Amino acid sequence: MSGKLRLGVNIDHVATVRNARGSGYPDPVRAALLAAEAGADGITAHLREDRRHITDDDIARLSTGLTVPLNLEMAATEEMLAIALRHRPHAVCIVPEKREERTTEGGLDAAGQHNHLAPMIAQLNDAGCRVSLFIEPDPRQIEAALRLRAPVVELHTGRYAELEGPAQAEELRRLADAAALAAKNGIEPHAGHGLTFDNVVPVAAIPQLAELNIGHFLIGEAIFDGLAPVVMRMRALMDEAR
Ligand SMILES: CC(=O)[C@@H](O)[C@H](O)COP(=O)(O)O
Ligand SMILES: NCC(=O)COP(=O)(O)O
Repeated sequence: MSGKLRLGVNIDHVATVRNARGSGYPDPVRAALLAAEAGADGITAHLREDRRHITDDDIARLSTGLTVPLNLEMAATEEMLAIALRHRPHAVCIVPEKREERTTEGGLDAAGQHNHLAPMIAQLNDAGCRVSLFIEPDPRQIEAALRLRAPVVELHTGRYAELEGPAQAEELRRLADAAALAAKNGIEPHAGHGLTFDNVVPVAAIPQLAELNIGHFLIGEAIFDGLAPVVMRMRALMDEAR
């Protein structure tokens, strides 16, 4: 029997709706509290350099107002490092970011950015933030995370979510192999991006995974069924997979 698989709810796209009109609603912090009440084990928020959704004020309020841990997603920049060191969230996940992207398109090249990442990770570790690297399910990237002393990796499931049939099954095997390799090396594996009710169960069944971060689909479904029910249903699907 595998250990409990935590659900991190990403509330970025509550802020997308709010920012569409520059109003104060819907409030991402209110969504975070509702998600936590409904069973979320943590909240993830991505402060992008262009602030297209989550803002600095959202991070300030999330840093003090949550009932569950905050996982701050950020690019590996000095600006974001300073913000993370100021708020010292429970966790920081370093993600790749391109201004022109509509959403995250792949994993961080931890192997190719070692010298840039190492001092940032050391400062975040020293500040007590649990550092995660958002990477492809690639042994080379996991070895890089080990060299960088990152205690967590989050495996990018976007390709798995987009594929179908044998190609999706192959990507699932890559994810399972990567999770096993990370765990074997003392790195806690997480996964996320593009997960839905329809595709989450095979990922949740990977025994070494400790956390799934899921957002866009849940916020979309919440428009129809409400946030608490969709969080509870995702929680139930994850539990059934174990
Ligand atoms: C890293 C990742 O997959 C997501 O957590 C990220 O937040 C996606 O970016 P958007 O939320 O802007 O789509
Ligand atoms: N790191 C993945 C995440 O936080 C949520 O990704 P998505 O479910 O919004 O695609």
